[in-house]
Amino acid sequence: MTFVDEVKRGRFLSATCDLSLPFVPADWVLESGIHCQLLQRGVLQITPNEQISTAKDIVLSSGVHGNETAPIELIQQLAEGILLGHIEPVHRLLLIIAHPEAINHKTRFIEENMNRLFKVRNSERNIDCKVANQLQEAVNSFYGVSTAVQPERWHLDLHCAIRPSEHYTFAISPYSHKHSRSNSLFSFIQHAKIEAVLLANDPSSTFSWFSAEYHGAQALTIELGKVADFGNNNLALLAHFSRAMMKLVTENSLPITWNNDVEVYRVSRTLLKQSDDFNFSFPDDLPNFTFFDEGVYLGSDSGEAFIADEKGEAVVFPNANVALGQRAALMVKKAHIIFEEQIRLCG
Ligand SMILES: O=C(O)CCC(=O)N[C@@H](CCC(=O)O)C(=O)O
Ligand SMILES: [Zn+2]
Repeated sequence: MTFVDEVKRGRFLSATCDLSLPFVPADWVLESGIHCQLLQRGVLQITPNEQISTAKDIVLSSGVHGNETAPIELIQQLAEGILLGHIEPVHRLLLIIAHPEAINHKTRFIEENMNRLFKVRNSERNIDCKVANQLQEAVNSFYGVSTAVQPERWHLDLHCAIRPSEHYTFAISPYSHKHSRSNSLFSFIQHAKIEAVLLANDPSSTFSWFSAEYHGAQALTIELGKVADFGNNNLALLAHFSRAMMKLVTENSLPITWNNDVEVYRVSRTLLKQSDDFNFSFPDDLPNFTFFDEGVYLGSDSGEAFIADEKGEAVVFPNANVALGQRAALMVKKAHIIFEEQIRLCG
């Protein structure tokens, strides 16, 4: 069995992760006229045979962190449905299972957190850097294609959180100099019943930030529940998201709505790990979005104490074990948005 034969049978995930199968680029056309292109190991481009006037170019990525398996299962399900002719997308798609080596090792990354490797092209010092570079190239050429109608660019990068969370699903909207917070993107968050959205206040080096900043994509990192091994995910808890993703790819457009069901947060500050003394005052399994009243001691680094600031703040992604210089936590506050030309933060 060759790589492409496996994929044609719908087995995108198993082909991607079977490193004994040599990867050879391939392309073929389904009965419906949909064009499938295997561009890299784990990178499958889908092109409908006609371009609609509301066309989008949509990147749907999973497996940037190898142990976050629920999103990988969702991308496999979607790819299988398309490859076997059960699902007919009306938009161009780039489906990604990003890091097969990390998936096979059941780890977040091999040597370096790949989701911090999208600011620039990396020196190829390890496998994480090599894969990040290949993904950058894949996304650059996917968005780079010029067509009669210039499609709206989207990127949903799917993850799972390491620890429990007050919000089972939540999205992070990267901070970008481009207009990457459209009403339609935020309407999607609501359609998918994602419980919360967090507006970043600084450029980062994540995959979703890359697409927003360099390609003006409507981009989100989306946290879908908690990390678990393959077979131990309860995908029923992600049914709303999965249905909304299906509609996103198969329908011309989704209605624009915002009724404040989604909790909005803004990042008030980022705690960076400056030294090996970095520590938190709370246990590792503290749920994301735990709120601290003003004045509560949160931890310290090199003698500098972290204290919850005015009116209190909540903590997201606390992790004292990150590399020096990296984000050890986001501190967030509740906020409100209104829909204008794109969404606007108003408090
Ligand atoms: O649960 C955690 O601590 C991390 C989960 C995760 O991988 N989150 C992403 C968020 C990326 C972003 O800020 O857009 C990450 O840390 O890479
Ligand atoms: Zn992740």
